[in-house]
Parts: sequence; C-alpha cells; structure tokens
Amino acid sequence: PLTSRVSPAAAATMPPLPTMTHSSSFLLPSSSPPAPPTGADAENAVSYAVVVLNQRLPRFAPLLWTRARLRVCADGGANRVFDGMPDLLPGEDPDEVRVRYKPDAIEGDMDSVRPEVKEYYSSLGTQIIDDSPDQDTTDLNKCISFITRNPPGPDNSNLFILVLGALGGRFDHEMGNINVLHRFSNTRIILLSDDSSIFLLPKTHSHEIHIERSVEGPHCGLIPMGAPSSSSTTTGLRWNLDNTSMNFGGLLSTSNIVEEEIVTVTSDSDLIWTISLRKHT
Ligand SMILES: Nc1ncnc2c1ncn2[C@@H]1O[C@H](COP(=O)(O)OP(=O)(O)OP(=O)(O)O)[C@@H](O)[C@H]1O
Ligand SMILES: Cc1ncc(C[n+]2csc(CCO)c2C)c(N)n1
Repeated sequence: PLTSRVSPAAAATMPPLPTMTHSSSFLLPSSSPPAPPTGADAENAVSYAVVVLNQRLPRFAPLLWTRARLRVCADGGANRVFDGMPDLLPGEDPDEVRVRYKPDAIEGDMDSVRPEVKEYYSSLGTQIIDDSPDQDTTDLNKCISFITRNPPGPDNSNLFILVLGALGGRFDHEMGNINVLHRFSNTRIILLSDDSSIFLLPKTHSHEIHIERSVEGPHCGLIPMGAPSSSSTTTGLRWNLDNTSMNFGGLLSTSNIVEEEIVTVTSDSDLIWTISLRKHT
C-alpha cells in the first residue's frame, strides 16, 4: 500500500491549500469569447501576454495575438511572425498584416532574427532588447523575465503568458521550455503548440482545471518533471490517482483521459499538466 508522508492526524490540523483555477477559454473562437467583465470583476480581469518562439506558428496564433495586451518575440520568433502571419491570413495584403501584427518587443541573443526583420519592426517602433552577453539562459527565459519586469497591466496578478510554438520541435529546446515553467513557478505560463497545452500545477495549491471540451481533450497527462511525488490525488479523470506516488522509472500518468468538466489535482510535488488540443479549432 502507498503511504502518505503526512499522518492523517497531522493532515487533519493543517489548513487547506488555496485553490488555483485554470481554463483554456482564451482558445475559444471569437464567435464565443468569454463575457467581458463588468464592475468589480473588471479589476480582476485576466490579461494575456503572448511570446512567439522560433517554431511554425500554431493555427490560433492570430487569435491569441489579438487577445494579448503584450506581444514579445523570442529572437527568431520574429521571423515566424513576419513570414507566418500573412500565411495564416490568406486573402489579406501581407504588408498590412505585418503592420497589424507588430511585436511590442523582440528579446533574445539575436543570433536567429534576420537583420531585415529586425530593422523592419524596429522602424515600426518595436523595442529590440539584445541580451547576447547572456549565454546561460534561453531566449524564452529572457522573454519571461522581460514580461515580469514590464507587465502589461498595473502588476503581474491576473497575468497569463501564452507561449506559442513551445513543443513539437527539438527535444533540448522542449526541455528548456518546460524548465521555464519550473523556474517561474509563481507566474502563470502556458506552453502551446498545435497539438498540446502544458502548464505547471504548483504544490502550493490545489487545482481546479476547467475543461473546454470544444477546444481541448480528451487525452491528458500529469507528470512530476521536477521531483518525484509521493502523493497525488485527482478527480475527473478515467484513471484517477488516490494518494498515489509518481516518478520517472515508476508510474507517470500519461495517456489519461478527461471524463468530467472539472478535473481536480492535489500533490506534494509540482506537477506538469498536459492536455491535447482538438484539431478543428
Ligand atoms: N525546435 C524548437 N522546439 C521548441 N522550441 C524552440 C525550437 N526552436 C526554438 N525554440 C524556442 O524559441 C526560442 C528562440 O529560438 P532561437 O532559434 O532564436 O534560439 P537560439 O537560442 O538561437 O537556439 P539555438 O539553440 O538553435 O542556438 C528558444 O529559446 C526556444 O525557447
Ligand atoms: C551547462 C551549459 N549548457 C549549455 C549552455 C548553452 N546555452 C544555454 S542557454 C544558451 C542561450 C541560447 O540562446 C546557451 C548558448 C550553457 N551556457 N551552459
């Protein structure tokens, strides 16, 4: 039998963890966006920043770009916006598309952005931040630091950073991108590709994941990337965990399936949550 590190008597006296809620409503098409907040809710309204990496733009890039209040390209990500946005918006004049989808900043070590792309956006007012002396952190890491230092709203609360093109490429880059979730575990960051969404569930909270069935699921996974978990508990999945331990070399919850509209997760370790994205959105 699996044992918990906290005895039932001790657990009974511990305060409950605060709940963190998660939703992929930002992926809903513009014909069914979430209702705009009013009154006190408006002050707590979420705001989005988008980071574009140096990978093919996901099909929903124009939608998320339009919803974001801050748009940052990681180095060669600027080439992807310059080349890829006109391709995702056929029938529109490519030059008009480029002006409309102008990044607020290009950040990185500047070894991948083409000079003419850098000059094009610079002349339109894009901030260019050349961090080439730092060869120890990735361009994505630099972008997240930049955004947390320059949040689009009054502070970082209610800020969600959507990272486009984070998966499905070179494995070292993918691992570096996932490491950023752990390095900035107090920042709400969502890694996205055409196929998957990934975010961190910090052990400091219990988690309520609201499933947007029209855009995501049913396949999902819960993975203790940073450290083994000796106790994780879930509801709403086909194969739930019940005070179960997970580690590499032992059990990981891959190829799981979402069964309910809300999935709940608590764990004694930070876990990576991943869910499949539906193709027709
Ligand atoms: N194939 C890929 N898969 C996943 N993420 C990627 C991939 N290529 C780039 N990225 C992401 O985009 C960011 C910017 O990419 P860019 O190619 O400009 O970086 P780089 O540091 O020059 O990469 P390299 O290691 O090839 O020198 C990277 O920090 C990484 O987060
Ligand atoms: C142990 C160690 N491994 C790899 C790198 C290389 N590296 C990591 S991030 C980065 C910047 C990429 O834009 C580079 C070159 C390092 N510095 N230290």
